[in-house]
Amino acid sequence: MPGNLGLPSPRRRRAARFSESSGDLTAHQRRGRIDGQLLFLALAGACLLAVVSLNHGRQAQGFATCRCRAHARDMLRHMGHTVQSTTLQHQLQAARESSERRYTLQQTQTVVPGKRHRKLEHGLSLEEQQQALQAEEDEGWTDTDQLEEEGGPRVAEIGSGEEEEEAEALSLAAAAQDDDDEAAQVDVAAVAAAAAAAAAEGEEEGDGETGAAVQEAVGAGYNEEDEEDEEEEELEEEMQRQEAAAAMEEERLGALGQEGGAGAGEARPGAEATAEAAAAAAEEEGEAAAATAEEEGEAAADAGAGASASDVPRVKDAGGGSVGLVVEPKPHRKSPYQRALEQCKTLECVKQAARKKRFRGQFLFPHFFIIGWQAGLPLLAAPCAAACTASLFCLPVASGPWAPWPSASLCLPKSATTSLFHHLILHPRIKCPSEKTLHLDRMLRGDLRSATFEGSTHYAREGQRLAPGIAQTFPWAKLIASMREPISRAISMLAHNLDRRSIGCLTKRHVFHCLERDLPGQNYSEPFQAWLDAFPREQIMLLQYESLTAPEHVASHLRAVKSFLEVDPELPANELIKSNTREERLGKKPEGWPMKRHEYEKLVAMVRPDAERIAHVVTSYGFGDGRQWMRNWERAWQANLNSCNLQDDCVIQLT
Ligand SMILES: Nc1ncnc2c1ncn2[C@@H]1O[C@H](COP(=O)(O)OS(=O)(=O)O)[C@@H](OP(=O)(O)O)[C@H]1O
Repeated sequence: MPGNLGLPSPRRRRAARFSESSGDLTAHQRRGRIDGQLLFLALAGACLLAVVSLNHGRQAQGFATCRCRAHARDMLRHMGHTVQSTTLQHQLQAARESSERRYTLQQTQTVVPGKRHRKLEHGLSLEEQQQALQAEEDEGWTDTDQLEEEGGPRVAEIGSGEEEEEAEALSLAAAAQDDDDEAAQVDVAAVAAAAAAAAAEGEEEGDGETGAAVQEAVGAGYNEEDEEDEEEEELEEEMQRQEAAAAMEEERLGALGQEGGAGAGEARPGAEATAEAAAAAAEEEGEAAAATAEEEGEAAADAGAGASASDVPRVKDAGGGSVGLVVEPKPHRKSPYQRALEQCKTLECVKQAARKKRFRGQFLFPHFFIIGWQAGLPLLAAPCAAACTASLFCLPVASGPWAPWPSASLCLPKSATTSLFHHLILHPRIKCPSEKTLHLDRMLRGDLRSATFEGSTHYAREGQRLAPGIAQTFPWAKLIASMREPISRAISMLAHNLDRRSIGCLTKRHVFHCLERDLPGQNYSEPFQAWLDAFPREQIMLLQYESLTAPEHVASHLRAVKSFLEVDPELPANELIKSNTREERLGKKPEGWPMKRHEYEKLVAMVRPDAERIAHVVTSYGFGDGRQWMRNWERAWQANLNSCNLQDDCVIQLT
């Protein structure tokens, strides 16, 4: 036999060895022991194989969560959470629970009905965010048509919820999806059967209509489309009721405010809340209850601010802060938006899906972008380039139609965006994109109640080319940009290439020459104007790095960012951990960069006009105080010039 050179097989050799060491056993016993050993070895091998293939499978499925996990672990350590649990999942959960507990404790119990437009404004007050938290457990619907009219999504979903990073569950990707669908159907069938039985027994658990409908469904067989239509209709009616209740309440409260003058104005939150309760009660308990609750509402208004939170029943805040009832959750139900999104294979489909109704608290996909200014690589040299569509975007390059999607580098620009990224991914309502990209399939396995985002090194500076297309494709998307004093940013980038990859201009030339070469091609104002032209102003947040990272401002900036993103502004914390720093890379505080005075002055002259333009944009578009913006950068330039000695040798420090 080929391969058998007359040598005993491994099995025989092992058997022979074994028989030598067990001379007094019978042949039968010996064979039994040998078989037992082999069985044990086979089992051990199988286990090993299973472990290896499981790991391999996870990697193959693109669960690039390691980076997120590592970030989260660092953050947790920094935040003082004990890293004891066996998996990061538990640690993350612990961190979230702990920060949510802290937040809940701080919560005032007052329910303040919001105005629809409030959610669109930047810098939502804590109270408004708390209101959204109050509504955390509620389920309801968001009218996306209305959203569009008002300029974009404004759904606030805050507070505790399911864990976002379901790494273990992710390994069951496709199966989970199928299970979901099956579960939904099984559930419907079970409910139908139970209701039919109840109806047959003449019980009055549900209303007659439901019972009849259910019986019909049972008789005719379950039809998912019918069910969806019914759901849509039900939803439509519910939303109309909510709108009507909201309008009535606004009217009534307006009248109360007029009657009560300034005093009643102050009492408005309590009165409104109670009046909301009245609306809810009216729906739930009939007109008699409504009358009572209305009286209570008026009494609260009369009593001024005296109406305490405990007096006020919890009121459900329908999407965008409108007043009224919400549709109660139905287990295993997916919103029309979610169902539509699940069918998507194209960007156009994602856009169309966004027109569908969604549960309150569900975010559109994707919710926001961190757009970067990193210089050095033209866009088409970015990792996603190979798969970029002609018009705009980087479509899937890895496994499956949506993974990764949209694809782009997450090396964010030299303006603390990595730190911001680390901060945001710990938020319970923000979904960590996998290593560099956003996965629609991953989002769909959740319930879309996490804000999804993507960061790119290059988008911002490619504004003229990218902004119109991205706005057309994701008109709802929010954008966050951060700008650092331009000379510092440029040096930071050059140093990154030098330290990390030993490439780039600094490997060959003096820093001044590199900057003299690079800076003219890098400006903030022109590309940023393109983003401003393409997106509604209220969907853009512009930060100044120097202000964002200043210890005295960091907390307020972080809160503003999260308010802008419509998530709880207090979570996960109010500190911005430093990430991706040169100091970390070098293991010591970096020295300054030597430069002649006239060289530095030349660079400042180069960047000043663009800095002034952007400062003007900051003021005129209401991003902040442009003069202060300019002062921050002027101060940095002056400090560097002050470092020059009599020989005009200066040491340039980065902001
Ligand atoms: N909290 C805080 N305070 C002060 N400075 C901070 C902070 N977080 C990040 N940084 C600095 O931001 C630089 C890195 O920016 P990015 O993460 O955007 O860079 S990258 O484009 O993604 O590579 C990098 O700058 P350099 O160290 O000068 O290179 C970081 O030190």
